[in-house]
Amino acid sequence: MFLPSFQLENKVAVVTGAGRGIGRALAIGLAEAGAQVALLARTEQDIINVAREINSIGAKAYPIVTDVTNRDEVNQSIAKIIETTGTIDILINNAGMNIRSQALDVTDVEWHKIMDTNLKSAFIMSQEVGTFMKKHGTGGKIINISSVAGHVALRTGVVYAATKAAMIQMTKVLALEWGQYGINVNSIGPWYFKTPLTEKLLQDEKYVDDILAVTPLKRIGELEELVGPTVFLASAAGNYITGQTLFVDGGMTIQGF
Ligand SMILES: NC(=O)C1=CN([C@@H]2O[C@H](COP(=O)(O)OP(=O)(O)OC[C@H]3O[C@@H](n4cnc5c(N)ncnc54)[C@H](O)[C@@H]3O)[C@@H](O)[C@H]2O)C=CC1
Ligand SMILES: C[C@H](O)[C@@H]1OC(=O)[C@H](O)[C@@H]1O
Repeated sequence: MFLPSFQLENKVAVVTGAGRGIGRALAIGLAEAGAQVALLARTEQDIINVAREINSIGAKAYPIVTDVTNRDEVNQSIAKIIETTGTIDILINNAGMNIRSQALDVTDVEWHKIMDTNLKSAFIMSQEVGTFMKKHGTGGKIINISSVAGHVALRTGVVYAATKAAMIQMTKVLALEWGQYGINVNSIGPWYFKTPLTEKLLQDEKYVDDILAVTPLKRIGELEELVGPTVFLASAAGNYITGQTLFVDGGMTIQGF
């Protein structure tokens, strides 16, 4: 038999920024594939709502209010997950934000806010979960939600782009260091998807025309089109893939002229 399993039965996944947008879609998709899902975000009602959606399909969910830029809160939440479920098999570093401004206008406060939310959170979550996975000896899957902005130049902010490029490189180095522990570290690089982060931008017809002009598939992605690649990398089907970034972008990053 050659077809590996895409199922996540008996796996425990942790999703950061799981209260809305891509994180909510990934959390529900992982649950639909059989995983129990811990939902980390600062917005309590959002993650309670997502937990209810997951429970409604017969799966288990654990909403845990966490500021994932805060190491103490991360440690407390990870301890709670392990105490409740006994393990962590999958980590999705999804939490992120952007302040779209020209480079000359970026303030120190904005720099630290974007760097902490997008990059520091992924690193400290990976460190704490990676420590458990190494000690527990059962390996695991870490998936970083980067962006095409980390691979090609966009007009949506230099600091955001730097965090996403750093995530792509962090993915490679963690994969190199942790492969010996059976931990796969990969990244998903989305182009535009309709979420609260991009809602206003995607209401501007001219902006959407500009997006489609550089998108070979000539459409904005649907959230389920991110869930499939993520479940693939989180499942046994992705067992021999590590250090990679899978751009889910309608072909945008291959667009030349
Ligand atoms: N929507 C898009 O078109 C694209 C999004 N991405 C990336 O996908 C990820 C998710 O983006 P969206 O769902 O669009 O954003 P969103 O703004 O809809 O959701 C972001 C989530 O992260 C949470 N979050 C923010 N700071 C946090 C913190 N300190 N602690 C815990 N949770 C925190 C928010 O509460 C929210 O639940 C981000 O990393 C973003 O950079 C990448 C490419 C395209
Ligand atoms: C594709 C980018 O990641 C996208 O650009 C933005 O303006 C948003 O911040 C999204 O993340």
